[in-house]
Amino acid sequence: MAATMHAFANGAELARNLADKVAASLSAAIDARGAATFAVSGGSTPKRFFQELSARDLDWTKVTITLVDERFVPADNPRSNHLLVAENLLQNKAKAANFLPLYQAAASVEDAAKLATKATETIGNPFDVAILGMGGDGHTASFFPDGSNLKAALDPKTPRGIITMEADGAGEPRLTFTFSSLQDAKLLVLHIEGESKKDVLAKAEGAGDEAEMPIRAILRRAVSPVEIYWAP
Ligand SMILES: O=C1O[C@H](COP(=O)(O)O)[C@@H](O)[C@H](O)[C@H]1O
Repeated sequence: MAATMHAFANGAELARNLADKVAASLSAAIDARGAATFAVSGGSTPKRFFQELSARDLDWTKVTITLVDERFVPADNPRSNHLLVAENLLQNKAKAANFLPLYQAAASVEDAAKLATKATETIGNPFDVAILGMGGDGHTASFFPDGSNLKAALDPKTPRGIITMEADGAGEPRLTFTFSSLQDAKLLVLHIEGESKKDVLAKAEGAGDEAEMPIRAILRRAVSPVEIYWAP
């Protein structure tokens, strides 16, 4: 499915426009079904967008938020994506939203993946909104080049749910929704900022293996159109 580029003058303008778009999609889902589901990414990019969205006026009590991916660390760890969401999105009006974490205090990351799959099985069939990020190595979610479970994570036949991932570039073991869970979100956004990420995107849009730049799986095979939000 084709991707559409939405380019903005700066990060603040991007955050406002993306918050408008996401708030409208969540509100439309609430009007249609009485509930909305929303998967967000971590990392450094989404902070300003989260802060902007948290002040938007919608019935947050009807919104369930989860993470596209998470590090296998508890929520008080500075590298936790949950912590980023708690401090920046689950604030203001969005405090009323329901949050489903991926991290589970299990003996192993594999056990945590099973528990997280169970905990999220009623949402995301498909997600109303999924916001993806992209690392400088072309990873998205926790689909890392050379990731231990990359083949399974990107296989469209792997069911919806959470899978584990370990990779040199990942730091801790990871928990990530599979490709099949994310690629059909009703609003599927790739949020990137900076000239270097634009260069990475241009490379990913060229020829080459998905395994080298896993964002290619989304750009090439997602059934939903990919809305790219970019600012310098
Ligand atoms: O590891 C991660 O990185 C990506 C990109 O993060 P950024 O800091 O370059 O914006 C992010 O999308 C993902 O959720 C996160 O776990």
